[in-house]
Amino acid sequence: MLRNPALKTIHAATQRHVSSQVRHYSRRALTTLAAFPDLRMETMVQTTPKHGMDVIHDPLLSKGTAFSLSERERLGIRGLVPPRTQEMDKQLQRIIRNLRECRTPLEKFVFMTALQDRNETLYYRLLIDNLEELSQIIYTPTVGEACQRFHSIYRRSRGMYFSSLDRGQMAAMVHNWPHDQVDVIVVTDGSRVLGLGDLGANGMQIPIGKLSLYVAGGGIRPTSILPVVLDVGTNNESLLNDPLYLGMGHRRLEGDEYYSFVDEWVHAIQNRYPNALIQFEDFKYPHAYNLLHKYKDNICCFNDDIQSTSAVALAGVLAALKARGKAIDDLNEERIICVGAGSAGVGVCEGIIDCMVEQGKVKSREEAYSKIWMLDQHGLIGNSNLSSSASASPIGVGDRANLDERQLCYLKKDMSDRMSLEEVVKAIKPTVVLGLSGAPGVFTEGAIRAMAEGVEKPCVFPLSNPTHQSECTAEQAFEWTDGRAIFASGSPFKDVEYKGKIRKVNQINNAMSFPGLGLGITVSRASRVTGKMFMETAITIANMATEDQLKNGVLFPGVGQLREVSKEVAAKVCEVAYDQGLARAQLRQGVSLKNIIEESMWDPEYVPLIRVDGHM
Ligand SMILES: NC(=O)C1=CN([C@@H]2O[C@H](COP(=O)(O)OP(=O)(O)OC[C@H]3O[C@@H](n4cnc5c(N)ncnc54)[C@H](O)[C@@H]3O)[C@@H](O)[C@H]2O)C=CC1
Ligand SMILES: CC(=O)C(=O)O
Ligand SMILES: [Mg+2]
Repeated sequence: MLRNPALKTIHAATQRHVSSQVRHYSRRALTTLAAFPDLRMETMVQTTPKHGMDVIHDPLLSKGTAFSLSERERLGIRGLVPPRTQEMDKQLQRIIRNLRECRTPLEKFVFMTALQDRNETLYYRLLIDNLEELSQIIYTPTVGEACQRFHSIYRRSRGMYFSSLDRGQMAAMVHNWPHDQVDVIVVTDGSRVLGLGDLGANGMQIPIGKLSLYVAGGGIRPTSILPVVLDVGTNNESLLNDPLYLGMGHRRLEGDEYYSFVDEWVHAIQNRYPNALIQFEDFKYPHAYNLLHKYKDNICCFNDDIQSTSAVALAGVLAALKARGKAIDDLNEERIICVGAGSAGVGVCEGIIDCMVEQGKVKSREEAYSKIWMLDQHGLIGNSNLSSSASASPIGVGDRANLDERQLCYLKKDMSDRMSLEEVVKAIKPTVVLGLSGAPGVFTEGAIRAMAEGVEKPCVFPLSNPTHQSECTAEQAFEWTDGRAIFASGSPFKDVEYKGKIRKVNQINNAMSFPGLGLGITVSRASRVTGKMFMETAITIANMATEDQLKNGVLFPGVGQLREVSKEVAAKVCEVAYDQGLARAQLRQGVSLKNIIEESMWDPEYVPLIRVDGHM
């Protein structure tokens, strides 16, 4: 029961406005506000049935030292925190100073995680205000190391785990999640984490990091996200042999057992959260594709590595066309090499093919395929009946029988199978080389120098993550092209000074697209995610750089401007959702889509907390 009658009045009056945890005051409630100096007419309040230590220890409610005096009174926390109320700006000063004292990126990661576990409002404020710097900690590259060390640095649980022990129980388990409204779920089975291979349940840091970007970059509410690991085992020997590993200590489920496990989870989630967007993340090939094709037409889902990578890589290629004085519908004139024939490589190339076909300058899809040369770990996907001039494969003889129809679309009948990158470069004089192999150093000096001989501004895009898995470094790319490269990498590199001039580096990472996509899906309540949404995302991002930026080698805004990018992407995704008849949210008349999107973005500010009794 509420003891204070004035609070009861506010509670009763605000009940009529319950749509989320944060409520606007009604007129009646406002008459009682004079008693609470932290409550103002224009402010919003957040209600909670919690009090005392439960508030202080709830990261979604806690303000650390920033609780006002009247709040301390209302919430029963007077005396439980240091006496001086410190506003957020002071807290940020302290946090930034302490963060900068961390010696290694991993220490910073642990520090950020601890902050997220204490006070999410402050965590997201810090992240948004320092997105470029801190995305490198909570996301790539440091999140890679955090995954590898997850079982050593583990402190406190976040997200949900569904393991092989839980078969038959998942429909019940989903109800253990404490929030009724979930907008975005990122799920991984940890089978291919960045370019680091199978990390099993340690992959949990990836959904957590991606969802932090949904909140910081896409304005999704922290209460509406759910990170998930499907722990179907691991084939990583060192984890299996590590007594401190926290995941299941058996080998991966495969075949029917695997797919029925995922199916049970999907159905369980659909049961409780039928409207949530599901992002499949870091599933190995071909599971990634098989799951996407199984679910994409039936539920609201997408595969990040295949589809949002494709959107952002296409954006990079299109923007690079503009930077070279061409139009974006000149895509069919490009000659593109893709090193890597897995989920990301095939996904990115499919996006480029779709775009060429859509632009209508190729006669057929087959003609579009002829513009892309694809290499895997054995070298070019070519004609095995033609003799190869060199021992192209970096790992020797391999089995080509495993190539599937998606990869075979790129087979070049007139070129020898397994040609090396350098051989292919010399043969076809590419304009763009994409790296999605997870194999560091495969963009060799010989290959990139040969490329630079054939084209004025070679687009060198080593997109593998984290940084040390990159196919080449930014310095190498500029050195080997005499500073002429247009460069983009998956993980961040610093700009490079070459011959006295600063050469700009770009980051092509799916992080530029998924937060905006999620925001657009959430606002429109779209029932499906479609290929058109990714294509329009690509074009939107490709058109964001100014002429001057393009001239200086900047292809589109960086992670630091992610919120701005997300607004544009979300508006486009909403438009497509309405055009395609997939949107279920009613648009407010007379308000522009951009305004609706902007208003719906969560911004981390402290709002007055009010205690109410009972369940909300
Ligand atoms: N920048 C971005 O936004 C994204 C980057 N990636 C990165 O792309 C990489 C690959 O991811 P997936 O396609 O999902 O992995 P995957 O395991 O499905 O595919 C990897 C592909 O690379 C090929 N490969 C391996 N070693 C090679 C070598 N030495 N030379 C040439 N090809 C080689 C394999 O044969 C395979 O076709 C990862 O490092 C990942 O971090 C993935 C998604 C998004
Ligand atoms: C960025 C990303 O999704 C990956 O490297 O897998
Ligand atoms: Mg990924």
